[in-house]
Amino acid sequence: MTPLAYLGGSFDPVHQGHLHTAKELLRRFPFEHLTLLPAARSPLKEAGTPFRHRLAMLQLAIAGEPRLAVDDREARRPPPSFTIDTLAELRRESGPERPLVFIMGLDSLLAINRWHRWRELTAFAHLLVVTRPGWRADFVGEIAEWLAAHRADDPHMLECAANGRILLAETTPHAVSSTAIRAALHQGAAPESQPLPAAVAGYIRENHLYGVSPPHESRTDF
Ligand SMILES: Nc1ncnc2c1ncn2[C@@H]1O[C@H](COP(=O)(O)OP(=O)(O)OP(=O)(O)O)[C@@H](O)[C@H]1O
Ligand SMILES: O=C(O)c1ccc[n+]([C@@H]2O[C@H](COP(=O)([O-])O)[C@@H](O)[C@H]2O)c1
Repeated sequence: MTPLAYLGGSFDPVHQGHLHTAKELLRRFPFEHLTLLPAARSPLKEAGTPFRHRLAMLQLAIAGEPRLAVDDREARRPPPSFTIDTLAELRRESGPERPLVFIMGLDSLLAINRWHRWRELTAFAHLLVVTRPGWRADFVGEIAEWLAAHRADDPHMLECAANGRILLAETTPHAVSSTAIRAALHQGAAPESQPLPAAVAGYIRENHLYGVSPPHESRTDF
């Protein structure tokens, strides 16, 4: 059965690292679609930007990408957005047999033992972990043990069962982060100079997000 694939994140803002990685996974894995799942409030990170703006940027980012989708379900539950609750909900909706795949960067896996009910995540979905420049796959302690019990190397394992496997994929590295983009914008960089889809850069400019000031009015009175 074709797996349903989800990439969760704060997306504050969505950037080319997310999008290039998502498209690469669509080429390499047996997914028909890949759904971006914005957190209303990630349990370990305070997104400074209201959900409606982060969602609007995601919708602009996937326009014209028929295999990418956005699911705003986490805004319909009280925060924080625990992934285990989302996966339990998706499992209820998709039935016991459909493979579910939750995608995350290596930085997320290295801190997974801080997540709510983290050991139970594999009871609802597979985890697919992608390369993140600056992070090495050095696991220790309880994460190493948990990974050893669930690790799969063959991508077809994601289709053979509904959940339970953790796959580390060597994906093309993209040294891009929302933090770096926000910092550059606050320091006066143009949104168009950042690794963002053009429509997202335009949205940031129009809505003066991340300290981006409105375009100068053209003066005709002098
Ligand atoms: N450049 C990237 N390459 C691979 N994975 C990424 C990249 N950027 C983000 N991710 C992964 O996508 C998921 C959502 O990321 P998120 O929306 O928090 O973006 P971020 O760039 O990590 O944000 P921030 O810099 O604010 O922490 C996380 O699992 C993260 O590891
Ligand atoms: O469930 C948790 O406890 C949990 C803790 C940290 C992060 N997450 C999820 O991981 C995804 C990436 O989060 P973040 O903070 O890196 O943007 C996003 O979907 C979060 O809801 C989930």
